[in-house]
Amino acid sequence: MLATEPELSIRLFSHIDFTHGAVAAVSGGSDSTALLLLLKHYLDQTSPSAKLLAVTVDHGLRQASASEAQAVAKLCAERGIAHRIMVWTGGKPSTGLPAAARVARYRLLAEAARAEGIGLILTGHTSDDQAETVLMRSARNEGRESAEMAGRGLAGMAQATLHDWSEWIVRPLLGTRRSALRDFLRDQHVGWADDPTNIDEAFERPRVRAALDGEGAEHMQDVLRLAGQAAVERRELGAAAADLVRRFARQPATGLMRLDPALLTAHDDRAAIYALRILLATAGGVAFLPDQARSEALFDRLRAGFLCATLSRTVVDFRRAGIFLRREARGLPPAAAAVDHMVWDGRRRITLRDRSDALLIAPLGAAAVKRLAIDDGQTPASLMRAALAGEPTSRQAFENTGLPPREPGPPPFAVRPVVSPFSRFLPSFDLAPARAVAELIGASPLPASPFSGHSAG
Ligand SMILES: Nc1ncnc2c1ncn2[C@@H]1O[C@H](COP(=O)(O)OP(=O)(O)OP(=O)(O)O)[C@@H](O)[C@H]1O
Repeated sequence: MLATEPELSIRLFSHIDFTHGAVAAVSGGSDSTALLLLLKHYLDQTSPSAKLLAVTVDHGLRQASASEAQAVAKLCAERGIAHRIMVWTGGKPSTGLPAAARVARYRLLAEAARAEGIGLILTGHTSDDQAETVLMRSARNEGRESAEMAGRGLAGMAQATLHDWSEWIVRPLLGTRRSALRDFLRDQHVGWADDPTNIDEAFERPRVRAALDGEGAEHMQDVLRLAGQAAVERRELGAAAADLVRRFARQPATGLMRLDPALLTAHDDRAAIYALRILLATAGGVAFLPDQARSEALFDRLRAGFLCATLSRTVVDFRRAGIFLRREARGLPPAAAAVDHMVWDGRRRITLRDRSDALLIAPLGAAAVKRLAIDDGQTPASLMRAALAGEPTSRQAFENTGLPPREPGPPPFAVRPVVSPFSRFLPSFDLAPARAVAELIGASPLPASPFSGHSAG
């Protein structure tokens, strides 16, 4: 190990809780290979009984991918590290391949972690990756509203991101330069694979990487400093939005949110609009927050008085009794076979209780709720019914087939709301609003922070 290595690995890993082990995501590139060796050294020194599993995803997209995965397997065997190769099988999309590969990669990493009872995945993203990400996002955002940009996109990658509301992805090398990791590997006489797409300037990231290299270290420091400021702003905005959600939002009935009109004059318009965007995406089951400009326009119209409008698949109904949000009736999923752990309509996690049944999941529908006697004395019953009509219910796939109907008993599945904009990836910047909305709608609580004695922010 390098002379400076003990201090380095303590600096990199001592704030992370390894009680339940870790998966190291190792592509075989320099950064993740260095991550693996540094982590192994750290765990050997501090917690030798902690479980460590290296996982390589073979996307099957390049000729060399299988042999690169084998090279990682060999290194792991030499170092006494458990290793698993996960192969991305099945159809690959013809457009949006990098994004699909990324989603598949995290799904497979999570699957490998879960199989070992591990809830922590470490990746080798470096400060170079961070600067590239921030520059790519800022190029994409050029000309868009600046406060939004400074508040969110420019924050770059978070130190930790919760995947599927379940596993933490932690990036311990975000503050470390790629060149330092390569120096470390050279010193150790350990080689790595160079992915040819990393230098293929037909792609955006390699172009940005080449441009950054040309600008020198100072420019990179400036970019990282801006990202750090944006991350602080994003966390502050999220904390303020969370506070507003707790003060002004309620859930009077399943699928129906009520906002106190006092939210419109809460003296923090930025946070109120941010809270509104998160709630709209959640009510509508949409993974992305609605557009900033359209959300601001809606906020202004709400200030002007009563209205009924739709944004982000959500009906916003402002009447005397308050501002109500619910999933619009249009575009609800048609009846389809239930799959355990599926997220239905982007809003509801379905857990099957009885897997032997062939179940169909479908919206309850307006007819089924028509005669329901629901009244809380405050909320208009018509709104409660409209919201309930968009909730999932089950039918047996063999209904009308002459087979005996299911025995009466508990429902064959459990339904749990999810915080749609954060249910796939929750960056640690957004933990406060995610937690507040989870409490509001009755989503599962967040798992414990991956950082020992620190907040995950
Ligand atoms: N095929 C893969 N298998 C396992 N982990 C991967 C794979 N591809 C990427 N990762 C993880 O994601 C991180 C960032 O990915 P990215 O595509 O930026 O890196 P890379 O150039 O493929 O590899 P490296 O960062 O190791 O040089 C990697 O450091 C690694 O932890």
